[in-house]
Amino acid sequence: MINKLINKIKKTNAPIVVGLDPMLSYVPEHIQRKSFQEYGETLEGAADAIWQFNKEIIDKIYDLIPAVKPQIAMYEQFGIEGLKAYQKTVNYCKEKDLIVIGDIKRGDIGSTSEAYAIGHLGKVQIGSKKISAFNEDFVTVNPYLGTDGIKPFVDVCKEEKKGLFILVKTSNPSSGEFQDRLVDGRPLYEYVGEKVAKWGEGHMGDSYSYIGAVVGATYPEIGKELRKIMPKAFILVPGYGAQGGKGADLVHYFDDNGLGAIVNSSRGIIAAYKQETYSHFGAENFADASRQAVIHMIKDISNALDRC
Ligand SMILES: O=c1ccn([C@@H]2O[C@H](COP(=O)(O)O)[C@@H](O)[C@H]2O)c(=O)[nH]1
Repeated sequence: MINKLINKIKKTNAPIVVGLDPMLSYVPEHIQRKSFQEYGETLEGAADAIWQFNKEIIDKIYDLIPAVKPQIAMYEQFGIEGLKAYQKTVNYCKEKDLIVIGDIKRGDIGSTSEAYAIGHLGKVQIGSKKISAFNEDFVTVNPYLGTDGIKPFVDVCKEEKKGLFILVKTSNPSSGEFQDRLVDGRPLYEYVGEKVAKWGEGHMGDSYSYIGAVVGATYPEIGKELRKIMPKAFILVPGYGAQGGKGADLVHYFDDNGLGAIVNSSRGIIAAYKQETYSHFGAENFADASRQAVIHMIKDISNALDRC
């Protein structure tokens, strides 16, 4: 899957991933109204509204991008109905030949991690059959529990030819509380980066490992260091746009060929119609605003990469 991701990035010339993080407040009135007419102001109604919203955006942007990153929390808030919308979104994106990165941030003791890995990336044994459940291509994983929490994910990825992005340095303001703590004089994120590089050895695609890392766009100096520590780890870079990251900050996350990283924007794309720059599209044409925001993001990142 890492080779497919890289090939799709080359084909689209867009090292970007669109985050499908649909809060109900981003869904235009006309869509909410229709879903509520059919299902009422219920969890089912909300789940239908976010699914219709996602579908319209995907239809407008799938030809421009290699990948999407649905954030499972945005769906889980609507319970089972939300998870059904998550599943529909994953399936629909795969029909459109998009790579799906499930932002699930799981990780637990070994036996529990194994169940997460099977449910999201692998196949669950039911009697004589093996059946895929969520079936994303990559997932995000939290390394806090150490090697035995990660290994089941790596094993399933090897079997299914899928991949991981392991949290190394997150984009949020408090990420330094633990991640930057000095251990024997070096920040903790460096140790995690070294571990990710180690976990990825022996799990290589053609040029990058399918065991990748998450490094936030909001700490570009740290991104530069981590690129050196994990030369073969593909980096998922959240924090662009709504959290302040810009193309110019991100050049050191990439290799000399402009590969090695994929930058995420969620609110900046899916809620673009609410921003002043794109407000002329109006709520009816929200998906056209998203398309325009994708085009701007691709230009911003490729201009930055061309300049270096
Ligand atoms: O360090 C991290 C890890 C994950 N995320 C997730 O990415 C998106 C960002 O959304 P924006 O709207 O583009 O800010 C969201 O799903 C986060 O949970 C992150 O931001 N930082």
